[in-house]
Amino acid sequence: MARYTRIPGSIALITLMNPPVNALSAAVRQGITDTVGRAVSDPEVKAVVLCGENGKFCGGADIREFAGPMTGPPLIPMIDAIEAAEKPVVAAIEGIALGGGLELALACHYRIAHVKARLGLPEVTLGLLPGAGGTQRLPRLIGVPAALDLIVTGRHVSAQEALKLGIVDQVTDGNIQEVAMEFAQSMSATLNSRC
Ligand SMILES: CCC/C=C/C(=O)SCCNC(=O)CCNC(=O)[C@H](O)C(C)(C)COP(=O)([O-])OP(=O)([O-])OC[C@H]1O[C@@H](n2cnc3c(N)ncnc32)[C@H](O)[C@@H]1OP(=O)([O-])[O-]
Repeated sequence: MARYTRIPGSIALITLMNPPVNALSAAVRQGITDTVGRAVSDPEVKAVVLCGENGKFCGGADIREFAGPMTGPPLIPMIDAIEAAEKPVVAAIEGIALGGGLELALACHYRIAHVKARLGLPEVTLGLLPGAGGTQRLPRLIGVPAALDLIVTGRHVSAQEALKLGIVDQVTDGNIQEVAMEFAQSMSATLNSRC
């Protein structure tokens, strides 16, 4: 599932909750769909921060659900709805953003990573390709050669390498949620002053 918190001011904080790695189970996909919809339709909310509980952004698809039939909202429309949101969505990446978790972050409009975070598209190690926009969004962001390297090797990169490659916009050693909310607040103030 996903928790929705209205932060005083104009920010909605959406927290993925699915221990141990906040994988994108049916309940989490439903939670993200519902909370993003709620944030977008609330006129008081000007920007959204997406994070994961317990120091982990998201470990990707929930491998515990691979054996059963697909239930819950599909991943791709859920991720596309974030990209299409008319309010800025900031990914606060702590711990890991892997597979569908990185694809989720790639659909956000700004990515801040904690200095100890690791990011990657390990689908190839499971015999899969990134199927939720990673093969489009990553090359657009960092170029085809660098994206292909990550997609065909499945290797994880550090936050610093992700910053150098252009996968994330900012790296912090501070409290990731506070840094992301502060950034979202300033982004919404700038946007408001121009509208
Ligand atoms: C259409 C597109 C579809 C998308 C596809 C994808 O996203 S494919 C990409 C899918 N993602 C991946 O391929 C990521 C695969 N995972 C990893 O690379 C590593 O587990 C880690 C780096 C996340 C953590 O390393 P670490 O050495 O710190 O810890 P650890 O390894 O000991 O694991 C701790 C616990 O977490 C559990 N668990 C882990 N991942 C998942 C998951 N996705 N789900 C559920 N559970 C997961 C693991 O079973 C274990 O549980 P236990 O036994 O304690 O009950």
